[in-house]
Amino acid sequence: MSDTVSDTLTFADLPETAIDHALDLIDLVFHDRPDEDARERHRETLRGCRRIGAYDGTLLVGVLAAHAFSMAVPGGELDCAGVTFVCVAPTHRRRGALTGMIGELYQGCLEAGRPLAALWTEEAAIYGRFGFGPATHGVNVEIDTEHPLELRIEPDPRPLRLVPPAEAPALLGPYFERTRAVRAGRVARSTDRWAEVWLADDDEDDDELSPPRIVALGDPLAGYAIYRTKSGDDAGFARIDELEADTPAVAAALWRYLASIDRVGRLRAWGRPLDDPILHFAADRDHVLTPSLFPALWVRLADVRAALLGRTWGADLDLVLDVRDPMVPGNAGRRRLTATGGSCAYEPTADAPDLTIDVADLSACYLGDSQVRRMVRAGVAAEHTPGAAAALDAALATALLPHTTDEF
Ligand SMILES: CC(=O)SCCNC(=O)CCNC(=O)[C@H](O)C(C)(C)COP(=O)(O)OP(=O)(O)OC[C@H]1O[C@@H](n2cnc3c(N)ncnc32)[C@H](O)[C@@H]1OP(=O)(O)O
Repeated sequence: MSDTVSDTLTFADLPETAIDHALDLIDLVFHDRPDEDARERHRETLRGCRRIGAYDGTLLVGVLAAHAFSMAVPGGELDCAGVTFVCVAPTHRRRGALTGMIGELYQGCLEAGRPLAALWTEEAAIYGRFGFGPATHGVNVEIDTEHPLELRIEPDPRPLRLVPPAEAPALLGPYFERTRAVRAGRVARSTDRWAEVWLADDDEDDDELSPPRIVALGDPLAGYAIYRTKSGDDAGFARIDELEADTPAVAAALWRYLASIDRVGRLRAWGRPLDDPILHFAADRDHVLTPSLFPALWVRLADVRAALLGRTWGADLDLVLDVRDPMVPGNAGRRRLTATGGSCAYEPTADAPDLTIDVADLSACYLGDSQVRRMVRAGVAAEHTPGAAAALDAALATALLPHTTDEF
């Protein structure tokens, strides 16, 4: 078994023959009773993942799986471990099973040259200690569509058309792929992912929702929305799963269409980017409610140097960073970060640091979402040279905020 030992627990790659065993543990921990179709989907997902098991003797007591994703970072793409299906048997909590599995994961990331790890979690308390920081945010948007949606700009007048889901991956796939160049944090979608996650006939969370509807504008495609509808006793609602547009006018045409669907009284969009133009071009901002804002994708720079070298930089920079990273010692310590002409160097130095920052906070800022200055103002990062945090923020900033709704 493994080299890593915690108390009486050991950690090792989980073989394909143990996937059903892992699924039993996952169902137990998540209080789930999946039907055979769902179980087969989970089996298939786990087959494609790196799988780590925590063992008490020969007993499997913990599972952590990781997709091998390609993630958009500013100006580039990096390999990323998409962490999922994390669970520990109720009999073995708080004995370091998760800590040990994450340690194995990071070791594997370093060995495989995979600079990033990422995950979605509903429990923010869990992952900060492992160096993850919230690197994108989402805002929920709700519009009462009993009243017409007034806009401050003219919607694109070109006709809208409905696209059959079967044709959607070929049409939307290349378009979505292009959005990844300006929206860091998005993972590349395979045809299977389109089919199983975005265009599945049944919605995973709500079986009363309609199949996905796709509305598109422009030829070549200039924007689209994927949505589902549900009728109710009063008014039904439409849920926007994705809306992408080349221009504000195209976005306005799509929002206007969605807000005028008959027999729908409410429009709900989950996890929109904080710089969504609807928040500015709606004539009555009170009509466009934003009931909640939440951390979406959590990112961890598993290899800080490779991650910094793998993105482009918005401004020139020369400062000494002192990174705190108790879990991955190779990331910790002082390096001079020099950015020129969009690329950077990151080399060890004995010079005094300009900034001291935890790897979790650096990870939160890495895609251009959070700001180092805010970390300094919150007292969780230390600025030793005035202006260092602002300089790093300027170099990390991107034209559009990072954004993703690809949960995994
Ligand atoms: C990406 C995803 O899949 S998100 C879904 C995560 N999975 C779940 O929520 C399933 C239910 N929960 C579990 O299976 C387990 O409780 C886990 C996986 C969350 C934690 O596993 P454990 O093996 O107990 O964690 P471990 O012993 O390594 O704890 C590490 C530290 O995290 C802390 N921690 C663990 N779980 C939590 C929690 N839910 N909230 C706050 N802190 C936590 C522990 O207190 C510990 O810190 P300490 O050593 O300072 O006390």
